[in-house]
Amino acid sequence: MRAKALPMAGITTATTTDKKKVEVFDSEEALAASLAKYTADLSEKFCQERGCFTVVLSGGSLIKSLRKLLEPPYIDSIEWSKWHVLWVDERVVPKDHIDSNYKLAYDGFLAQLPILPGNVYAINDALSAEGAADDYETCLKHLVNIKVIEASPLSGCPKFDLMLLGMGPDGHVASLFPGHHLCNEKEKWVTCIKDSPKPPPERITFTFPVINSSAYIALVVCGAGKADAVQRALGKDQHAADLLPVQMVSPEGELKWFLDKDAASKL
Ligand SMILES: O=C(O)[C@H](O)[C@@H](O)[C@H](O)[C@H](O)COP(=O)(O)O
Repeated sequence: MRAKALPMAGITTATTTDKKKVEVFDSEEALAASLAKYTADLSEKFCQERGCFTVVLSGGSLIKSLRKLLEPPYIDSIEWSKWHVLWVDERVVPKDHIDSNYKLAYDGFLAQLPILPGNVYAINDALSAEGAADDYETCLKHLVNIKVIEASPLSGCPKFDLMLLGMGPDGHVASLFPGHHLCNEKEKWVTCIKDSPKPPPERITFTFPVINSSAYIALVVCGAGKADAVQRALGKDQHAADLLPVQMVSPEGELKWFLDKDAASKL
């Protein structure tokens, strides 16, 4: 698998292998435009192939980077009624709390789209962290049983069509933080953390077996504050020891990095 450089409009650099692609954009604006096209193309592919499209959201700046989907041509062309929306992680707070990833996505994205309310799967905010994680795992099992979510023939885990991940400056993804034992969880699909270094401390999160069963993962990373972690993950000096969580992202399908030039400045 040799990496090759691809010249593309509005993109400073693009490298690709069979399963891993990296694109660096001159601006977050150009990144958002490309992310919208990527998502829309996958939506069309999966709606045609499976009759539905399962999309997993993160919290953080990702939601703003999805804004171009709210504009023509995508707002009118995407088959929104076939979308099923879930969260890779959620903070254990009420759904109308300022820290809620559901609220962030609803206010900034979902409220403006004709996605069926029954196809939006928020965590149960009436439960404890453990209860909410178990309840969300039960929800995933149900969606796999009724074939809304595919099952991975390799891992037996849910195989989401598209997972949209952000990354923290420390290299965390979802609520899986560097050095935390939850990064090595192999049995559970969904688990909880009560000592998250990024506030708020209580969260639920998908585990790596589920994340890495995905058909497509987009890793969306902007800003100079992320440059060190990006360098560790994609730079020349790779060490197998002490992997950052972002380095443990390795889906069955395709992984595509969307970087702005500040995030890529140390590559
Ligand atoms: O709930 C969360 O905190 C997230 O899901 C988290 O994993 C986020 O995606 C990263 O921290 C990046 O966030 P930013 O893009 O805002 O830096």
